[in-house]
Amino acid sequence: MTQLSNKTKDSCNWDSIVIGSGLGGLVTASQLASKGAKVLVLEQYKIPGGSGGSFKRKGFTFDVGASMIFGFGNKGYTNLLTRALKDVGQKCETIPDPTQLAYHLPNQLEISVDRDYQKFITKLINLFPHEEKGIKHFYETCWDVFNCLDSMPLLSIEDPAYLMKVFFKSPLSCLGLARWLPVNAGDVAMRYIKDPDLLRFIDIECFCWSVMPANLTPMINAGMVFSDRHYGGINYPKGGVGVIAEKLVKGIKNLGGEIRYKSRVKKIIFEKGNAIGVSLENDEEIFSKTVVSNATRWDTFGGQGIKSPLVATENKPTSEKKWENRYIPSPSFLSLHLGVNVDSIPANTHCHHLLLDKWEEMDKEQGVTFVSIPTLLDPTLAPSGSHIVHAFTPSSIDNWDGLSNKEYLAKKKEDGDKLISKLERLFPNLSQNILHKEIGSPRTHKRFLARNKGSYGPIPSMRLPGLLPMPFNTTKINGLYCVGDSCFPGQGLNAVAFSGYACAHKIGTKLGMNKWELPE
Ligand SMILES: NC(=O)c1ccc[n+]([C@@H]2O[C@H](COP(=O)([O-])OP(=O)(O)OC[C@H]3O[C@@H](n4cnc5c(N)ncnc54)[C@H](O)[C@@H]3O)[C@@H](O)[C@H]2O)c1
Ligand SMILES: CC(C)=CCC/C(C)=C/C=C/C(C)=C/C=C/C(C)=C/C=C/C=C(C)/C=C/C=C(C)/C=C/C=C(\C)CCC=C(C)C
Repeated sequence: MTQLSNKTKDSCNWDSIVIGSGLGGLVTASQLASKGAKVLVLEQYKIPGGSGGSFKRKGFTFDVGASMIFGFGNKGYTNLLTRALKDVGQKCETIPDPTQLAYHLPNQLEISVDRDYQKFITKLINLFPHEEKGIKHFYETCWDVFNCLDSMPLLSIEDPAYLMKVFFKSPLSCLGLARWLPVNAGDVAMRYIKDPDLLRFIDIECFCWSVMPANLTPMINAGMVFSDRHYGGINYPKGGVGVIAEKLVKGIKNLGGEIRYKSRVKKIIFEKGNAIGVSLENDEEIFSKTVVSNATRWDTFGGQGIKSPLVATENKPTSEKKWENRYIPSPSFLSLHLGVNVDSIPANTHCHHLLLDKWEEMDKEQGVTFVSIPTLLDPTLAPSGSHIVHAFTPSSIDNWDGLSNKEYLAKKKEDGDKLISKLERLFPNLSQNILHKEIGSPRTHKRFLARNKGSYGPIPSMRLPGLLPMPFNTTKINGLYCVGDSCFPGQGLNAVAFSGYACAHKIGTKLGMNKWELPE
């Protein structure tokens, strides 16, 4: 363990400081607290959850970003949100969504993804009968990957002792996963499917959560998403997505941990090359045995235009350069939070929708429209007689930076109106039924989520071998760990929850706090 000077040791009250209360940070902190560690979470904003938070306005509870929640099942090992809450004595009441998503695609291609796997596969085969074999092969391969993941306790694959134990427990699953680590979903799709329209459908199936086409989307993640939606299912937490973060905070506090809001970390403090604490914007210094950054890797180490990263340039490990060359920030989002009259949304509507007018617009500025209407599942989120419509579309901050205030407000209005008129394809007369409207631009996301360029997360800058190049939680700096979507296995609440489990496990090993047995 790091040899700290006496002065530092005296003021070192914490086993771990976690910078940021996104789901990645909170799962790390709650897992550490459950191991008996003393944890402090420092959050720059006034509520927990980051992209997975909720905010209240005029009687509406709006989700900040995340709205389609995986990992809330009640069986197997991949239900990491259920497990993380349970480990700190908490539980979320959830509402099962009968449909993951309704696609409204070019050439009148309309299909919804049912919770029931056979129902969905039959519908897809009816649309592409000549590809029956290919469809079955592709989605069954996803199940193979998922079954490997779901059959083993998920902790840090950086830890040789864990790998050895899990290998003895589930050797075939480990070998199965090792095989899929360097593979992308597109490679598998192309092996089995020839119809270009069906391959485009597989692309949008991937794009809607990875913001990349299938040939850049890791197969392990595709296996996870395309199977868990039918296995654990998509389940909405009653009271809003932010309830997950609130409950994790409650669990952390019950176990003696602390969270401080409006506490922006300015710098990580170093002594003899080791991370030993943090300094806040008000220059307060807090010391700890370990430091975890839930900020993006660019905000942590610099690069992609970040001028003042948490790690000063002279302490930046050269290995981080590799990451910067391989991954770039995906675009941010233009998001619309609407309160609307209940009559403007038919009662039998699905909760989540994806609209795309032309295939070539899939990865273009404001090309795909995502829609979530959580009040169809949980009416308590809005005053009676109204619904929430949360719509978002990818947008790059480059189109928003450098505008004068007047130009910025005008663009927000113009692009917001365009998005509303796209929604009118599903809900005619929506614009006449709006009771409340908030528009978030990439600048809003950058500011409130403290994410570089307001990015949704890192995407490969080139074709990479699946998940293999994604960094784990340890960094080349002794005492400093990273967690969240710039770590293995990437974006998604369930993915960052895995990253949190793995991070806490690595720190637990360092601090001698891990149990020898694998979790049940
Ligand atoms: N399922 C969905 O529909 C959906 C939609 C949008 C986003 N998401 C997912 O949410 C995930 C995000 O999770 P995450 O945990 O990686 O990150 P996050 O961005 O949600 O959380 C990071 C937190 O750190 C805080 N922070 C950053 N810098 C700080 C600093 N210097 N000092 C103090 N606090 C600081 C931020 O305020 C934020 O609360 C993404 O992977 C994304 O895919 C899911
Ligand atoms: C020993 C040997 C031999 C070897 C080794 C191997 C191994 C063991 C390996 C392992 C591996 C692992 C563990 C892995 C893991 C993984 C994981 C966990 C993953 C996860 C994932 C998840 C995901 C991806 C998710 C995602 C999700 C998302 C992102 C979502 C999103 C959504 C959205 C955005 C929505 C939109 C839409 C609408 C609204 C419409």
